[in-house]
This record gives sequence, structure tokens and C-alpha cells, in this order.
Amino acid sequence: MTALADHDSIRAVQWRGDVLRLLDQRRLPAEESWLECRTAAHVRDAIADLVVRGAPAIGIAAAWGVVLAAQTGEALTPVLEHLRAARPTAVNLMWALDRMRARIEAGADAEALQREAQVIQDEDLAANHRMGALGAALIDAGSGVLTHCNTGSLATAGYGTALGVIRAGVAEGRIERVFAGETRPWLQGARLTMWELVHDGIPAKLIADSAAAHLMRSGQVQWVVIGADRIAANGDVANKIGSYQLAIAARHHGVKFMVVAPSTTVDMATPSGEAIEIEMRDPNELLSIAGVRTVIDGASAWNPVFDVTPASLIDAIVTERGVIERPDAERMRAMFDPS
Ligand SMILES: CSC[C@H]1O[C@H](OP(=O)(O)O)[C@H](O)[C@@H]1O
Repeated sequence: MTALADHDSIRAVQWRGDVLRLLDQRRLPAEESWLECRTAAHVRDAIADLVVRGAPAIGIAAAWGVVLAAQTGEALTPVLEHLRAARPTAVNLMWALDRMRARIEAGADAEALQREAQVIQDEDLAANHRMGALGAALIDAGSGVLTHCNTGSLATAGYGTALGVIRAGVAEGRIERVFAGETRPWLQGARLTMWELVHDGIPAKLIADSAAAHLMRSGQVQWVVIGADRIAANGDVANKIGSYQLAIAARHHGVKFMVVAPSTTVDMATPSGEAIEIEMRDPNELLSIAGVRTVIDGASAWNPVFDVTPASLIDAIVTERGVIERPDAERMRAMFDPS
């Protein structure tokens, strides 16, 4: 398979000097519509409501939210706290805001903060291309891969993390079969990853989340390749709900398990996955699809939207700094905290 389109043409987060344009991911693939944020509060709401989502993308959007506040002379400390509280699991949000806070405390004005936000965005794009090459190199020619949720241009500054590895692996002729899990309940895989893959001309098959173990047993996939929202100091990984059971099934079937994330997703201050806060979202996201209720009135639901995969079930963590095979606390420290 050869990719036909320009991978970098999808830009979900667009800075326009005094307004942040966000591709409204709640409406894809049916509608490509844009939300214009002119205040930090608009950006905070867009992150909380999943207009923009994906760990790196929400950090980048929050950084631009700080710029909007600085341009209008808002008090920045409450703005930082308001943006930080938008979603709890993806550490990229906190990392980006800490980086902006450091610049504010160093006396940066709106112009300097705008330059910082642009650097954060540009660094993420560069990291994605480097991770694409590093991750693809782990995949033998003729392989099939399964991915989960959306980790592409919609979730990052462009190109993607796990989906970047898939783009690179297809372009290099290493990956012959691509499967994407629908990713209930928000359907990031069905609605977003398939949209990106069709946009790029990369043939892929959507599967029901419940078909994943059967697919692995069929021998059509050699790798599961996913993103991350927070990687703890011992290599445990918080990612979209359903990742953990993919890792269990993959280990059972001898399928390798790769996590792809920029170093801005690594949180060496969090010792293990047990300490990662898992976002709980509105149960109604489970009780209806596309606004159509699918469950009898009076029913309730439990809707954690992330889970934790222990490092012991992960074969490789790929970041722009390099690959950690069979991650553990010592190997994480060697790469991220060598002091
Ligand atoms: C490169 S995106 C990382 C991560 O973010 C997604 O979560 P959400 O769609 O709720 O923001 C998913 O867990 C991806 O793997």
C-alpha cells in the first residue's frame, strides 16, 4: 500500500493571531465545521467538550488559550488554573500550562507567549515525525497492525503518534494491513481515525472493539499500536478505555504491543499507573449514539474514558527521544531522569 495524500494537510488546531480555530471533532466525519475561540474560557470549554481532544492537541490548545488571555489583559493565574482543570488524565495539558507559567513568571508578554505556544506546537509536529520513523522501524515488512482511538493529526500538531507510526510504516511498505477499533463510547476510531486514513488514501478496516481478540487470534495482526495520555515513572500507561484489554489479548496471542507518545506525555512525578486520575465522563455518552438513546430510560452507566496498561504488558514505548523495549522503572529513569 502507498499513501496517496499529504499526511500533514490535516491541521485541527489553527492559530490566527488573535483567534484559535478548532476543527470541531464532535461533528466529524459528517461535517467539517470550525469553532473560533477568542478567550481562554472558550478554549477551556472546547477541551472539556471534546471539540479538540487528544493529549498533545489539548496541551497545544491550552497554550494558545493562555496567549488569548494575555492579549486581552486577563489575570493569568486563574486562567492557568481554569485551563488545567479542563480534563484530568492527559499530562500534556499540565505540561504545556507549566511551560507557559514559567514564561509568564519570567516576565513574558503576549508576544513572547505567542512565540512559546508556537514552539510547543512545532516541537510536537517534529516529535511525531521522529516517532513515526522510530516506531515503524520496529515493524517487520508484511505486518498487520491494530490501533485504538485516534492518535493522528486530529490529536496532535499533525501527523500523529501511533497513527504517525502507521503512516510511516505504510509509506515504507512495512505495514500491509491496518485495522482500527471503533473505540466506544465516543467512537474516535470509527469517526476520526477512519476519516484520517481515508483522507490519506491508506486502506484500513474498522472493527468492533469486541472483535479485537478474535482478530488477533486470526493471525492478521502482529502489532497493536496505541497512543498515551500519561506514562508513569515505571512505564505504566494511561490511555483510552479499552487499551488495557487489548494489551491482555495481545500478550495472550503473541501480538506485540507498542505505545507511541511524545516525551510531553511522560510524567516522572507520577510513580505508577495507580496514581493516575482516570477521567469519568457523563454516563449519557454511553446511553445514546449520535443523540439517539439506545438504552431504556431509568438505566444507568459507568463511563471511565481511560484505563491503565501495566508496563509488564508493553513491548515498546516509542518517544522522540528513542525506544524503550520492555519498559520498567529503571529503563524509564535512564531515558527521562538520568541524573
Ligand atoms: C495522541 S492522542 C493520545 C490519546 O488521547 C485520546 O483520548 P481523548 O480522545 O479522550 O482525548 C486517546 O486516549 C489517545 O490515545
